[in-house]
Amino acid sequence: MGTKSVIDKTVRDTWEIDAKLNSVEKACKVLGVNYAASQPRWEPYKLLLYETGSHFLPHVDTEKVDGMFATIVVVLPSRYTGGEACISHNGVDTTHDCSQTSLNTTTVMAWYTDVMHEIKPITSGYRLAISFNLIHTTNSLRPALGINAAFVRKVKEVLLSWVEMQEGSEVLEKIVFLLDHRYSKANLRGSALKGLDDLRVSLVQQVCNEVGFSLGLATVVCRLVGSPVGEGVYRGRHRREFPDGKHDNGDIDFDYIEKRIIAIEDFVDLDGNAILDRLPVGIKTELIPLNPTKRLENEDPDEQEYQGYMGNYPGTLRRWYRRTALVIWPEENSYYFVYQGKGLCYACHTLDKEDSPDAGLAEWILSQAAILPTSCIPAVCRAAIRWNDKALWGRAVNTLFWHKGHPLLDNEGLGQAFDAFGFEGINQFLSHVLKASPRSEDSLDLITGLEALLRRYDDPEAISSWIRKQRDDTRPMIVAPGDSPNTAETQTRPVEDHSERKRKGLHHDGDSADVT
Ligand SMILES: O=C(O)CCC(=O)C(=O)O
Ligand SMILES: [Fe+2]
Repeated sequence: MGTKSVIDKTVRDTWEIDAKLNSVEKACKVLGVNYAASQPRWEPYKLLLYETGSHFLPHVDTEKVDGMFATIVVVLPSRYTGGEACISHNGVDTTHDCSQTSLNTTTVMAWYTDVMHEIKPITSGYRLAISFNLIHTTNSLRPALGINAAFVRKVKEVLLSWVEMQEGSEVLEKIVFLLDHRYSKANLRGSALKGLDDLRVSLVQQVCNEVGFSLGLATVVCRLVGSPVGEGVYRGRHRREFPDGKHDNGDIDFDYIEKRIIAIEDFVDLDGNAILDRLPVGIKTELIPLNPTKRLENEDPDEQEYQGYMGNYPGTLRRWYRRTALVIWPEENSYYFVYQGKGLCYACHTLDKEDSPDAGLAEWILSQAAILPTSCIPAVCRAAIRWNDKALWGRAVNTLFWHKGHPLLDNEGLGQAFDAFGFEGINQFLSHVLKASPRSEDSLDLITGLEALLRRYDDPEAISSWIRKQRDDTRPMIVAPGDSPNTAETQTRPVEDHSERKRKGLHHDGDSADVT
């Protein structure tokens, strides 16, 4: 019989922390300390009680004892707001805010002594924390941040040689690196990563930002299909299914595995924004480890399905293993596999976040605009305004301004362009767009809208004469002089113009070339 503690809350009803402080081992892992080599000892240093308004200004921790290399802070369950821990080193800043769950969770943080850290003011309640010194006790090399720096240097070397290889022919599009933990779809984002995964990804991210690589997360799904052996085979004469995690592995196993199928799903960026539902992957080249099923086969599957005995043969056993992976790729490869197809929405989303010009991305979106004009054209126009690039705005509107007879920019979008570039800056593009309209009644609607928008500008004469000219140019040839332009009806275009437009469909790329 084992021992079991019985908790009688009438006798003792308290929070408690085990004096063994298991978190030390975990903290060492996160810090990248070789626990066996360093055999670190910990000693309590201070109990800190912060009340509303309390804070701790940025500082590094002094080495209070010989061999001390890090601090561990245990934030005890206590209700407070504010009190974020801001940690910075080598130009990398991170903030940990544990206030939301502070009442009933214990948070453990650790940093090397030479890392700058700060506790922001508590805005309400109390924050109770104990700090510990972490001390190296053996003759092996003392743990230091330099070890992470060596990792960062190595990663940088690898990525830079990948860039060099890009110039060759057969190069990898991306690398898919299996992480230690499995994260649910809802937790597929950088901020949800734990332990070593978190450390590795944040170190790799530093290098990626520096050398122009992007990072994402995805779920690697390994499916094994084969014949079973085991007691369950003979007992299960009917189909049996084992929902997620609830199977009995001792009961049944593979006699032989016929197929190992790997798919990559739920590809997201580090903020958790969906990129693609399914990511094609070169199984033989892009995965690390190269053969993940070998590693997973000995572990418990996430799902298992067994058909049961089928007549004379034992039926098919299927197992699924799902693991989270870090996806790394050179930014310029984004066009080929991140943004393609359904990823075009994601490309527009990425463009919306670009404050500094990314001409390559804008050009690529324009080149694909016919696939998704309603997202692409407004996104490029918004970027052009942010980047103060009038020519890009002009090219975007002239690429594909009309979609199913509707202009792709609404009054708000047009108003923003007038504000950014002025009437004189963009009227030439709009004249061209109006000429390219598939139907003159749509042009007339747009002119009426523009007239209202332009009322706020200073040069009413120049504007009204431009408006007049646009109306005249749009006026149907057969309408008698003096007729109100707004009553102009469908018979609006010279016949040859219609046929020309039909041939070109809605693409006006050809037209746009001469307007710059
Ligand atoms: O309260 C904290 O989380 C940090 C305490 C600290 O930085 C220190 O004791 O040196
Ligand atoms: Fe400190």
